[in-house]
Amino acid sequence: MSLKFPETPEFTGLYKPSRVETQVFDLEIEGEVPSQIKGTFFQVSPDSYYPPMRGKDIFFNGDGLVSAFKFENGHVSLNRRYVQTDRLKAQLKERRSLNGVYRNIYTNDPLAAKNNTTANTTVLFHAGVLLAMKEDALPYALDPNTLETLGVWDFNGQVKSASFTAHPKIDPDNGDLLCFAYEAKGDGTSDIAYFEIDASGKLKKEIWFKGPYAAMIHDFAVTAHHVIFPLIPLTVDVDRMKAGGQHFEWQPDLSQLFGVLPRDGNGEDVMWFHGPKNGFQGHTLNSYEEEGLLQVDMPVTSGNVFYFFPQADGSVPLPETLSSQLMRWTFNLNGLEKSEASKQTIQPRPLTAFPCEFPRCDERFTGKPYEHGFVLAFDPTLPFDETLGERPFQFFNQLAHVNVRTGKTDAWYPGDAQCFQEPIFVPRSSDAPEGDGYVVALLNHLHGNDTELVVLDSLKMAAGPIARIKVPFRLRMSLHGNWTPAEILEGTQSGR
Ligand SMILES: C=Cc1ccc(O)c(OC)c1
Ligand SMILES: [Fe+2]
Repeated sequence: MSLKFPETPEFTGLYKPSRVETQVFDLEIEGEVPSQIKGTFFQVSPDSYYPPMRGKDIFFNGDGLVSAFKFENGHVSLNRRYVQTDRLKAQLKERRSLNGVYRNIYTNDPLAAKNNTTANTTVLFHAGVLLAMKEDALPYALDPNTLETLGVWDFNGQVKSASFTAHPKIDPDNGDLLCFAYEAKGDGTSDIAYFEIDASGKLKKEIWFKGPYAAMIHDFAVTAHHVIFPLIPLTVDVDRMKAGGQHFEWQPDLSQLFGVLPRDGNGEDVMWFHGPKNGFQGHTLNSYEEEGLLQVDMPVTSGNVFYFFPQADGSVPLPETLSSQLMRWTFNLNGLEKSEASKQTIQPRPLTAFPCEFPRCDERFTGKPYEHGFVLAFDPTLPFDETLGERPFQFFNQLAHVNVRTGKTDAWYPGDAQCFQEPIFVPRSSDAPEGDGYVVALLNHLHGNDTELVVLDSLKMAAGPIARIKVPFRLRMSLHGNWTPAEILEGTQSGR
């Protein structure tokens, strides 16, 4: 029996599984890491342990492999471990992949675990545990110091949804976890649940309501008094899944939809707003409300970004036909009757002119008026080493600071055979002005078998890194991660 990954774009180059669990105390560093940076950058990559059962698979179906980069007195150490999900444990026992089509349990091997999640989309420390999350199930909890998997996390029995977002936000005023679930009563259900869980782990708020249909709600947005749920036109059909098909299908004739829920309201108070059809709402940069206007900033693309979830006729747009920009959606609640909300089509307004994704704000300003954003950007006019062939999915050749108020952008381009993974922002100090600090991101070298974690001064992006932390092997492309300051982690016991 061979154990060989396919030679497809999903498993080669930037997407070649790493499968490396390791500890490296004191990584090599070129330049200097400021000693003010104290804490841990946790991130997770979908990283298939075994070659796919069906001979092919999509990136989003990989097993969650967590990295923890611990910054201490100018030193950086790495710890890396797989989330020991039920799904991975069943595979390790059989020494092969047991899971079929992404989020389609009907295509799994009978020996596959009941819990289908890979916990592969983000990791975030909250209330004593590191949560490893994927939007198809409850999180797994990990010990933040060792990355040991503690088990499925239902918040001590308080959260009863079948699923849980991979994009919770932390309320900067009180440390509450603001979070939600879609397909919240299981595959194909249109149920949505919103939760607020306080800094000690106690559930404070729970609001359930139904969407008009089951569709992907990947990220969401929060303001002082509202939460906004973007329904991406990727719908779910359990009959299609039973026939071996995809969980999601692109619907070019559905509007981009937004459910707006008052945080002190209930399920009946949700208002639905429509945006243009055949558009793809990306990740939230930030959002806030002022004088009855909700402002929600995110990259928006003119069609289906996910080539692996085609529309009913099997078609997907060519990447070069899609245009994408950082946009602002404005929802005007002044004098608005609930029934009036869906009568107009909201047009988003561009904030910058270039394609970008993986936006991050200074999270001390989550849900508040703000102006600084940090994004991965793609400039197709910059040199690209054509010997590498096609640019991989999610190829971004710039790391940029954008001011959403002025539109001013300051970017660094690392070279013609390099691309970034999602950045994080670390404030220079707890009382530094908004956006003043460091931007930290993984930089893949498409030729080499190494990766760098680069540290830039957020106010001097074009000057390039002040430090390059060397990871002596290749990290697969990832989705998300988060920064946890040392003082928050210190003295942490596991939450169980
Ligand atoms: C947009 C990213 C996204 C959406 C759904 C997923 O299951 C996922 O897995 C890594 C990623
Ligand atoms: Fe995401």
